[in-house]
Amino acid sequence: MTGAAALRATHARAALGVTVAAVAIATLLPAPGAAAKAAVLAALVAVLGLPHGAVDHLEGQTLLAPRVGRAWWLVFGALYVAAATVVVAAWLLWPPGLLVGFLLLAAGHFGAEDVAADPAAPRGPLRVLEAGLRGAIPVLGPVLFHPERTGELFAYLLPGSSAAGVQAVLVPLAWGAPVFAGALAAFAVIAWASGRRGTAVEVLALTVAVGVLPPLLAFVVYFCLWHAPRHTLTVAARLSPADARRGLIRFARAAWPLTLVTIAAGTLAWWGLTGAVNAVPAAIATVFVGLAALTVPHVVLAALHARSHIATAT
Ligand SMILES: CC1=C(/C=C/C(C)=C/C=C/C(C)=C/C=O)C(C)(C)CCC1
Ligand SMILES: [Fe+2]
Repeated sequence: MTGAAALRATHARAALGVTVAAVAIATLLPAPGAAAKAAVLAALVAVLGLPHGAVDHLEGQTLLAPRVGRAWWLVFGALYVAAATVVVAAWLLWPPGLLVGFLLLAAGHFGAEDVAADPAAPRGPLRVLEAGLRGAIPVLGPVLFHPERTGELFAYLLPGSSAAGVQAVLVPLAWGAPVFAGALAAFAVIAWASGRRGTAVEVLALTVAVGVLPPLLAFVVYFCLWHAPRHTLTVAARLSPADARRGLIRFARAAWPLTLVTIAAGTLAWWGLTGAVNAVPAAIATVFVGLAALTVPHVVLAALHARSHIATAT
């Protein structure tokens, strides 16, 4: 039998090792081309990132089955697809609003899950502050540390905008980079001093990764190495509280069908888009607009789960 805490510790060590290796490789080798970065993004998000959301139906079953009975999956599927469709439609109608909303929601989701996986995290307002700061690393970090490259990527998600136009908005924000880096360094020092050494090292490593790596690769590092495996371990522990390894097997069995469906849908969307734009912008738009569409129902379910957890714990 394998305990959930032991698996979490193994994950943190492995993720840290790969993050440090990615930073070292990036400083030694020449930067990869745009097509290589987009291919790495699409492949790793599909294989390592998507499965953690492809088990949302388990949450849906817990919430809906007591209310609507055996047809829970029909109601769940309809609600999930409707939410995703509304996001894509709203994105087409008002792209800047949706992009900003997505970035804020993502930072909140990332931070909340990182803090939830950290038994030594504080409670109360300090917890919210810590979640905001940690969640901002993968989202605000690229904007502040690489405004030009991030502006180019955001432009792919804002139909009708130009890279120069978006960069003109982001580049003036770069004064915030040293402030943000300073806040993260201060957090790491406080975390270290209060005995949370793992958290301190993780925050420093992720800050350096976001500072050094191109935005797409930094996102892959955070999302595929830290966020998705962490969520996976949480779900695995829920599926088999006594034996986390068995929980992982159950997780894999539950995740593969919807992962494959989502990959197929994404490939179709990318193929459709390549008629209108080049393959690289089409891949980036497919990955991020697709993630945004799935993130809304995914985050709502994670929040509902956290709420029911608090309600049963108190
Ligand atoms: C678009 C874009 C970014 C933001 C991506 C986000 C915010 C993804 C969120 C995914 C989520 C929330 C998945 C759920 O589990 C970056 C990396 C800042 C820079 C490159 C372009
Ligand atoms: Fe997630």
